[in-house]
Amino acid sequence: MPNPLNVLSSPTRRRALLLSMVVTLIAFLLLGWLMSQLSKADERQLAMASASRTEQLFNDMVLPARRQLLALDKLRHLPCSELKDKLAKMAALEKYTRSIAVFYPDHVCHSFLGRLDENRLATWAPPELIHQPLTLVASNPIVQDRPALLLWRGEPDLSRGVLVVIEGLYFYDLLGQASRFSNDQVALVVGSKAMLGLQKQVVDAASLAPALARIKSPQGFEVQISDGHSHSSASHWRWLLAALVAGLLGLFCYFALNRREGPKAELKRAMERNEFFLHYQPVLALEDLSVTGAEVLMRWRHPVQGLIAPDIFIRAAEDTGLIVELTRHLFTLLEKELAQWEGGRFKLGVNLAAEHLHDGTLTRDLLALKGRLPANIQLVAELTERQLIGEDPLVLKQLQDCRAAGIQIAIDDFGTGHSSLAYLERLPVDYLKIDKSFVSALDSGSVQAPVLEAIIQLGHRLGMELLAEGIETERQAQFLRAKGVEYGQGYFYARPMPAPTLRQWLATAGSAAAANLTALRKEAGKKPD
Ligand SMILES: Nc1nc2c(ncn2[C@@H]2O[C@H](COP(=O)(O)O[C@H]3[C@@H](O)[C@H](n4cnc5c(=O)[nH]c(N)nc54)O[C@@H]3COP(=O)(O)O)[C@@H](O)[C@H]2O)c(=O)[nH]1
Repeated sequence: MPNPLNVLSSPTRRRALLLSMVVTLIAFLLLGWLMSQLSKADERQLAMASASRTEQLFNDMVLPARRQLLALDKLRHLPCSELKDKLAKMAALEKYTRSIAVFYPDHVCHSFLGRLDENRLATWAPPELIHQPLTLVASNPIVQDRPALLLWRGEPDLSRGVLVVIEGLYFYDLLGQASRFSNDQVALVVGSKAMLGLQKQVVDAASLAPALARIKSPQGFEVQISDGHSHSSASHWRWLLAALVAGLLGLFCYFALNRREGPKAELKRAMERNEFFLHYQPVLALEDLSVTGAEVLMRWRHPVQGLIAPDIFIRAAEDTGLIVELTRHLFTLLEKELAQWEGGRFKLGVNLAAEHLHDGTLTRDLLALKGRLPANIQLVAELTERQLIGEDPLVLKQLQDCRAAGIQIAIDDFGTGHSSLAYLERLPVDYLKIDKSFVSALDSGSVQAPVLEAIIQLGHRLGMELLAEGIETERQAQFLRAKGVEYGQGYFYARPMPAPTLRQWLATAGSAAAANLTALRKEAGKKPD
C-alpha cells in the first residue's frame, strides 16, 4: 500500500516553489549587495595603495624644485648679470625643472632668455599663485602651450621673487600610466585645478568623478583616484555570480522542502517539534441538548504540507508502529490543555488504537492520564468494533480493569464491524457510537435507515447507551431523539474546535442548546416521530 505521507499534493509543491523563489530573491539581493560592498572595499584599498604610490613619485618631482626655490631666494638680491649663468645651470641640471626666473620690479632674469626688460608677472600669473605653495596651469604666457606647475616665493604683489616652473608633461605621463595600471581615473589636484593623465587635460577639480581614494601631499597637491570605466562590467559579473549562487540556493531549498523523510521519521520529528495539536467536538444529550462532554481529535500542522488529515497520519502511525507513542503524545497534550479544566462532570472521549490494547499498556497509560487530569473529567476510551474482535483474554482484562478504575468504554463506528451479539454481550461497554454513515443515510432515504433502527434496538437490548455520530441536520437529530438515542455529536451542533474556543462555546452553549431544543420540539410537534 503506498504510504499516504509520501504523496505530496500539488498545493504543497506550489508552496515549496513559492518559498524557494522568495529565498532565491532574498539571497540574490543580499549576496549582490554583500559582494558589491566587498568589492568596493577592495577597490578602495587598491585605490589607496595606487594613490600613495603616485603621491610618492610626485613628491620626488616637486621636492627638488622646492629646494631650488629656497636656494635661489637667498640669491635674489644679486643682479641678473651675476645670476644668469647660475639660473641656466640650475634649470639644466634638474630633470623636472623647465625654467627658473628671478623677478625684479622692472625686469626679469630668466634661466634661458637672460635679462628681459619688463616684469609682467602680475598680469600673467594665475591669481592663486601668491597664496599657494604650488599652482597648476594648463598654458599661459609664462608657460605657453604646455601644462606646468609653478612654485613662487616672493612679494605678494609679484614685483620681486623667484619662480620655478616644473614641466607638466612628466605629470601627464605618470598619471597616464597609473590610470592604465589601476583601471581607474587618477588625477593630480592642485587647488581648484586637476590634471588628468589619459586625457592629457587640465580641468576644474569640481568636475572629477567621486573619489575612491585621495592622498594629500605636504607639497601642496593631492592625488585623487575615482571609479574607473571598468566598473560597470565588473558589477555585471558580480550580479551574475550572485544570481547563480542564489539560484542554486533556491534549488537546494526547493528539493530540501520536497525531500520526503520516511513517514516514521516525519511523525517522530512532528512529535518532537510539537506539530500535533488537539480539537474537541462537543457531545450533547439529545433529550435536553445539554453538553455532556467532547471527543478529542488529533490534528497535525506539517511545516510544509500544512494540515494533514487524521485519516492519513493515524494510518501512517499504525503502519509504522508509532500509534501507541502518538497516543501517549496526545495524552501529554491533553494534560497540558485540561490541567485547569473547571466546571461539572465532563466526559472526554479518547480514540485508542488496537495496538495499545494488545501490547498490554493501555490500562496503565489511561490510569496515569486519569490521575493527571482534574477529577471532574470522566475519561471515555473509544475503541472500534474491529479492534475488539477476537477472544484475546488480555483485551478483556484491560477493559475490565479500566472500567473498575472508573474509565468508561465506548465502541466507536458501531455497525460497521461484524461482531456477534453474544460477543458484544460479554464486553464491558458503556456506550455504542453509531457510525455516521448510518446517520447520513437518513437524509438520503437509502436502505440504511432500517439498519439504523435495528442498530438502535440492538444497543438498547444490550443495555448500553447510544451516541450518534455525524449529525448534520435537524431532521437527523429529531429522528434519533425520537428513537431514544441518548447522545449526539456532529456538525449540526458543533464542529471540532481548539480548547479555548470550546471553553467559550460551552459558556454560550446553554442558551444555544435551549434555542435549538425549542426549535426541535416545535419541529417534533409538526411531524410525528
Ligand atoms: N486513534 C486515533 N484516531 C483519531 C484521533 N483523532 C482522530 N482520529 C480518527 O481519525 C479519523 C478522522 O478524524 P477527523 O478527521 O477528526 O474526523 C472526525 C470528525 O471531525 C468527523 N465528524 C464529526 N462530526 C461530523 C459530521 O457531522 N459530519 C462529518 N462528515 N464528519 C464529522 O468524524 C470524525 C470522528 O470520527 P469518530 O472518531 O469515529 O467519532 C476518525 O476515524 C478519528 O477517529 C486520535 O487522536 N487517535
